[in-house]
Amino acid sequence: MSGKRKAHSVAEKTARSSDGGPDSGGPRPASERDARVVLSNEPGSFARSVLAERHPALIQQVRDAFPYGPRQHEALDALLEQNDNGVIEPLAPSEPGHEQWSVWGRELFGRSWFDAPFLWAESYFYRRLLGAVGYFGTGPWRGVDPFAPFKRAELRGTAVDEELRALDALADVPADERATALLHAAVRGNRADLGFRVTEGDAAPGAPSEDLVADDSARLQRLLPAGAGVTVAVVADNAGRELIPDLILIDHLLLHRHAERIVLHVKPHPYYVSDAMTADVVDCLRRLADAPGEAGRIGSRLWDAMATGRLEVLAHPFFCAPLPYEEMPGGLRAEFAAATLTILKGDLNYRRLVGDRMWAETTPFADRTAYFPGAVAALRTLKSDVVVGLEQKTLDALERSGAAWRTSGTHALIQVRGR
Ligand SMILES: O=P(O)(O)OC[C@H]1O[C@](O)(CO)[C@@H](O)[C@@H]1O
Repeated sequence: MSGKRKAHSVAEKTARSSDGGPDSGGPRPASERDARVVLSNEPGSFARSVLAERHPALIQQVRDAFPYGPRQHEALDALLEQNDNGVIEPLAPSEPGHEQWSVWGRELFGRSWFDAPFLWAESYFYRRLLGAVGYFGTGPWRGVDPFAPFKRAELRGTAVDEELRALDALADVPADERATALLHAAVRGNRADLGFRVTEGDAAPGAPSEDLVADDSARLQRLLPAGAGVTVAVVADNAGRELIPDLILIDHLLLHRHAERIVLHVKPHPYYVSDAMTADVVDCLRRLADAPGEAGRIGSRLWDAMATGRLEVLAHPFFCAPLPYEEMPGGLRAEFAAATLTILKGDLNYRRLVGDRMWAETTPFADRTAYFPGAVAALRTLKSDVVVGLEQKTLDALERSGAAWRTSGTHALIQVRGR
C-alpha cells in the first residue's frame, strides 16, 4: 500500500471527498478512498487557525525568548511574511536537508502555505523556524534549541513538584492499580503541550475532563503481562510534563518485568515546540533523580536502566519528516517489528499513525493501522480533527454535546491493535 501511495501526486493525495466537510462539522466520508487529506485552507477550520494564528504567535515567542542578532530577526521577519502572505520557498541549497525537502516539497513550492497538507506545512514551518534562528548553521547559535526556555520553565514549575510528590501516595498501592493510574497519567500528560498553549491559554494536565472516547487499556495490559521479558518501543511526544509520566510508566514496566527492555524514540531536533529530544530526556531524568521520595527512587532506577541498556534512547530522523508512519523507512520498520508493542504518544503521532485525513470516525483503528509492523497502541489527547475507531454511540453523544471535543484537548483515547 505504501508504494502505491507514494506514486500518487500531491494533487491526488489531497483530493477532496464528495462530502466536502471542511472540519469537524460535516459528515465524514463513508469509504476510505474518499477521506481527504487535511489542508489549512478552509476558512474556520482548526488547521487554518494553527497556520494563521499559532505560527505567527510562536515566531514572536521565540523572538522574545532570545537575544538574537539582526540576522535572526531578519530571517524571522521573512518567515512571518511568508507564512502570512507568501508562498512556500524551498530550502537554500546550502541548508542541511535541502535535497530531502526538495523531494518532499516538489509539488508544493510556489504555492500558498495554506494549500499544502496540514501535516507537511507544520513540519516545514518548524524546519524553517530552526533555519531562521541558526540552529543548523555554523555560527554560535548552532544547536541552540529555540524552545528550550519554555521547556525548562515548565520542568522547573511547581506543578511538576506536585505531580512528583503525588507518587509517594502511589508507592504502596497494588501493582495493577498503580499500572492503571500511571497509564492514565501518561495519557493525561499529553495535555501538557506547549504548542497547544501558544494560543489556547493554560490547557495543562490536572484540569478536569480527561474523557476517554475510546479505552482499550485492558487489551494493552493483556499484551504486556508481568514477566513477559519483551521489548517495548515508546515513541515519545512532548518533553517535560508529558515525558515525566512517560518515564514513570516506563519504570513501572521495567520494574514489574512487563518489559525487559524499552526503546524510547525521541526527535533528533526541536519540533512542534515541546517535542522531546535526548537533552530533554536527560533533563527529565535529572529532575526525577533529584526529587525526594518515590520520584527520586524512580529516577535512580531509570538512570541505572540507561546504564545497563534496559532503557535506550533513539532519535531517528524520520520522526521530524512530514510523512505518515505508513511511509516509514525500513530501519525504523524493523525496530518496531522487533518490539512486542509500540506505544505512540500524542496527537501528532496519532495523525501520522492513522494518516492525516478526515476519516469516518467509526473507521476501525485496526484497519487504519494494519500496515504497522507489530502491535501498536496510541495514547493521545485529541487536539486536531483526525480520529478513528469510535463507536457510533460515542460519536453521537460527543456530537450532541456541542463541545469542540476533537480539538480542545478535553478528550483523550487509548487505542490498541494487537499483532
Ligand atoms: O504534542 P501533540 O500531542 O503531538 O500535539 C501537537 C498538535 O499540536 C498542533 O500542532 C497544533 O494544535 C497539532 O497540529 C498537533 O497535532
